[in-house]
Amino acid sequence: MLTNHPFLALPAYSQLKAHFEATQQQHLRDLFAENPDRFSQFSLRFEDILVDFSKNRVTAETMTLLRQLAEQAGLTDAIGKLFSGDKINGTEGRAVLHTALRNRANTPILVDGADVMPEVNAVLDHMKTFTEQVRSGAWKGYSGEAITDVVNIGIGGSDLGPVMVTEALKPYAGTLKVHFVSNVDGAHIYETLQQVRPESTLFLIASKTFTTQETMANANSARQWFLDNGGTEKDIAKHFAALSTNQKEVEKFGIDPANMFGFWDWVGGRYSLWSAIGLSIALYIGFDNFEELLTGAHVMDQHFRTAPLDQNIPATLALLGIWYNNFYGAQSQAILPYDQYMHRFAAYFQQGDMESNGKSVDRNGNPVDYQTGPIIWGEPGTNGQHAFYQLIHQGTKLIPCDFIAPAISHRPLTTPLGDHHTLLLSNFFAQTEALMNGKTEEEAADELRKAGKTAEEIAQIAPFKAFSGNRPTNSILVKQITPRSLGSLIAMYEHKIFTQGVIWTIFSFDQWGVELGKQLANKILPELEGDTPVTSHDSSTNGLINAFKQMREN
Ligand SMILES: O=P(O)(O)OC[C@H]1O[C@](O)(CO)[C@@H](O)[C@@H]1O
Repeated sequence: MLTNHPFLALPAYSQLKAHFEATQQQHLRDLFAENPDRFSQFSLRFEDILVDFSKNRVTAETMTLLRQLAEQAGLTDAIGKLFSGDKINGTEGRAVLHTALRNRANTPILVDGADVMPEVNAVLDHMKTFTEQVRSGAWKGYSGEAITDVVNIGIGGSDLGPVMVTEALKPYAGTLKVHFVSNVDGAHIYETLQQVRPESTLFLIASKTFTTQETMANANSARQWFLDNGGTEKDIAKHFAALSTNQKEVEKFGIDPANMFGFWDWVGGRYSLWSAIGLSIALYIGFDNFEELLTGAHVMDQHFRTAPLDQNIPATLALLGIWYNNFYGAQSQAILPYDQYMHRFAAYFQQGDMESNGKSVDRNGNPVDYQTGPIIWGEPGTNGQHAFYQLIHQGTKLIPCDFIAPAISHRPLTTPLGDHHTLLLSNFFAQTEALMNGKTEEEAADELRKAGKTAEEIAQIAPFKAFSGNRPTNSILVKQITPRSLGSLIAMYEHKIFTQGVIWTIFSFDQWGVELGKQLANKILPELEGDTPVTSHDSSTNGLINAFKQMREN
């Protein structure tokens, strides 16, 4: 178990509070003017990844105090416990070992005295064989045709990771097409089934528990469609595989245990793309590339585990997040990839971060009296620039942003306006500079004067054209988005989330908050049958259910 500490009582917390009061008016523009070495002092490199955090409202002293906060919160001890299989998921009594899934060093990792690595490696071997059979066409569907389409049916962690990674690594795809069905809204499975043929489709039923309502509903619809369109019960073994921890339910559903790819209760759903849940990824980009993804994550794990705090990228990002969250009162954090293929990256970490650190009870079971996990959101650049950046630049809210971009594009297209990637990157650099510097009213007035405006017009318009600046950003520049660098980036954010959870003394690896809605939906489900009015809820819920029943009937 992790040792607990009262966050607000940590000596570094009080020091940071005083430091914040003393420095909050400092402008980034001045910090850069005062220190010509700011970029080199406030940036870190790891393999092909450069993390520039110099455009943050911090000084060397801020960083020292933040690191002291991490030390006082027992981060080093917590990292040791994470990697060694200690049961740090206290409310479920489980270890948290997504790092074992990508432990390419293959060093033993013990849970309850048993090394988990042989089992991890056995599933990887099974995935490899299966992937190669399907991709080569050796695996035949019931009509003797090879598989052309893979449909992953899962939700939350059993969907978002594979969706995000297969999109991000599309340039590495082979000929297999992958589709993802998550929503219990019948439209999702319906539209997907329109695009595939039963004889050449492989369904992956991805569910850690194999009891999730949405996934089981979609899996049943897929099976029915398969049986209604030419497949028979005995053909199911060729067209359905399960990615799960629950063999009993998998067998009950009718999937051949030989087609089950297992994992373990110590793999959290939102940390499971490295497990059998990643089978759709392996099928799409090939097993060698999947292994590269694991390797990228593994090397970041090693970095997180061994780098001193002042060199440690995930810890640094976590501490900067705490600085804004707990001292500046920032409510959210934007993730802005300047890479179209990474368009689901922010959505992926919405679950990763918000399901992990969206907690308001500390590890002692007491309500917290401080802010914990931020709201994570974002869209790829440059689309976001034409949508919500206005508020980031000139709104009343402080929104720390992570800008992520590859130096080399997989699609280097040229136009008379310039090549696409250079255009994209000019925006990437311009945005963080603009957010940092802003524009003073004098500068705005000067521009208007040069544009020939009268003194009266200038006085009227200049206040609207001024930007306060001083808006913090991290710039994460990656040589190219490859399986390895993507693996490292994902692991980097995972460890950032872990670090913040440790410092806030919360349990980051359970998700009790999603249970209440599930329970209530199950209670309401039978009440939706028939036309008898419902009276068992509050007046709003009763009113809505009864209006729904009426609308449905007429
Ligand atoms: O893989 P399962 O068991 O179907 O669960 C899916 C998702 O449901 C949750 O439990 C709650 O949303 C997630 O944590 C998980 O990723």
